[in-house]
Amino acid sequence: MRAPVHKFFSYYKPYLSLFITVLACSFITSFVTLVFPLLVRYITKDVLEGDLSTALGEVYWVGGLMLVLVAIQNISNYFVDYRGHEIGARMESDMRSELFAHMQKLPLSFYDKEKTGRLMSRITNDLLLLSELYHHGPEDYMKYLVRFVGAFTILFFINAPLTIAVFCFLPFLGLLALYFNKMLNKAINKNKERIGDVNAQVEDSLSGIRDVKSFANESVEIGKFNKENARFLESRKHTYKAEALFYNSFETIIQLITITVVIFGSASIVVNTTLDLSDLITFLLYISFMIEPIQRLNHMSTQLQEGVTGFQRFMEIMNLKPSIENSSNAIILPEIQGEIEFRQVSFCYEEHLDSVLQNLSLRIKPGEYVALVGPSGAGKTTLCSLIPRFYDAIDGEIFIDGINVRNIDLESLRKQIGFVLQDVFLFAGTVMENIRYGDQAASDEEIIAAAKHANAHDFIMNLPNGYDSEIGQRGVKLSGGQKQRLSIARVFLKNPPILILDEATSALDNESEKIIKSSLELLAKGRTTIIIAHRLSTIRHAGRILVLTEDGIVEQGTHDALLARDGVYANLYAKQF
Ligand SMILES: Nc1ncnc2c1ncn2[C@@H]1O[C@H](COP(=O)(O)OP(=O)(O)OP(=O)(O)O)[C@@H](O)[C@H]1O
Repeated sequence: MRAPVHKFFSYYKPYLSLFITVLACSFITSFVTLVFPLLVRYITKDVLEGDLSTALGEVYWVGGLMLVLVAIQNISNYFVDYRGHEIGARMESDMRSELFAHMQKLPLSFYDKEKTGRLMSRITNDLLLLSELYHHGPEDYMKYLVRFVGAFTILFFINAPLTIAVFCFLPFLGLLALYFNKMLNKAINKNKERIGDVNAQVEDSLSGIRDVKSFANESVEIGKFNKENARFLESRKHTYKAEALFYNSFETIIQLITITVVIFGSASIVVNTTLDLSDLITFLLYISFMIEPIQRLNHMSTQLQEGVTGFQRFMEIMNLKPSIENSSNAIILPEIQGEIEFRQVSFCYEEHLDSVLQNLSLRIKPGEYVALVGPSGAGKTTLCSLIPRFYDAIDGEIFIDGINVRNIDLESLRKQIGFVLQDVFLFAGTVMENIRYGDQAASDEEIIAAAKHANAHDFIMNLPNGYDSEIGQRGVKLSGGQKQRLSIARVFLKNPPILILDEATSALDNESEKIIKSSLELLAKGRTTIIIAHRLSTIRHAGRILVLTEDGIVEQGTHDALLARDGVYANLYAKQF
């Protein structure tokens, strides 16, 4: 428990002096507020009931003092409102950056399980609520503590029995708060989960909007969204019900307190004159100072609950250790030859799932062009994902140039490997920015050279703004072939010694395929290349073809040798032609 508490408060550290100033201002504001009813009492009791010949002068004097106090109070309050919020916003921004950076380090297996929309909810909504707690929390506690203690002390001196009678109501309020606390906490947590689900649904639906439209499934998506939206509404209704019950029970007790003061106060004026009228007025004025903190307890406890659950959700992610990390003595790879070796490698995505690869051994020589074929789901993509450590093997070892990939610095390892996939992902931005993704340090000239190698330069020059053309979200403004050529240009720029081509041309028409094939051939030159292919016609020329089935690599050899063998490959080939 200590560690999270320490972590919670650690975000104040960079802003400590500003934070203390804000707290001091909050103290001044509350203190000044407490003084006002005393000044009113002084005028009504001591000045107006005393020597009236000097009264006017004293009233002016007290009036002047009030003006000065008003100025002090509002300047302090301005500082609290402005700089207090700023502290909260800065802390929120620090935490958001930390969370995003941490998420970048989490392995793909984490993203396989999590919904993007839910994660977005954690980065935005949860932290927003947390920032409210960070700045309003201490400010409010300071403000209400000063008012409560101050009001109690002053009232005690005015009339002790009446003050104690009022005080007797407070345990009931405390018990009520405890009772509702758990209920509210649960309801708030549920709200967060449900808004996360709504976000996830929106993310899913909007990112697949083309498919939604092509299947004319708008009404299906609306139905799915409405279902999540209704679930969110239900959980909010539940929260409001709990809050309304909480608030109104409080309100009833508070009204009972006021009635007690009016009745017992008036009675003591009539019966034993221990109280006079100005005392009763002062009492009623201060009662609100004592009641207000209790009234706000509801709001403050909600704020606390929301902030704490926001922090717990933040820590849930922050506590996830990136399972794929650099080892303590990770090696930065020098220039490599590109040899790849799998030794007795086994892998499954999750413990309860079947193994995808079992005891697989394989050696690919530097510069070799190897094709990986086999039935769908055999594990071709999985095998390639293990080389850059997108996932770690459960058993066995993988080597690059004789060095175990687990001992290689991750960034240095991934720099050695270029991927060209069928499903190209481009970022919103310009053509230039997207190609530069391959090498952030590349000059414009190098980017243009890479585009030329990828047969992309001509179509880029025909775009309205050439290399500065915006390509839209995920590159929607480009054709499939154009996107593919940009992704190849990116890899040319990266210039890795190992290349993995996963179904890179299977979604293209003949014309685009021809262009892209020629640039891929150029790209593969001098690099160790693994090409995953379904269409066997595209890999006939491969130096070696590996046939992967659920039993592992069952055949390997050249196209002609495998046909002559009349086994799995020959069978697959016969089916396609
Ligand atoms: N992220 C994942 N989480 C869980 N299981 C997965 C994941 N990715 C793939 N699988 C499963 O692992 C097995 C191998 O998948 P993989 O994508 O490697 O096969 P493949 O041979 O490349 O198939 P295809 O030729 O259809 O692309 C499949 O049964 C698949 O369902």
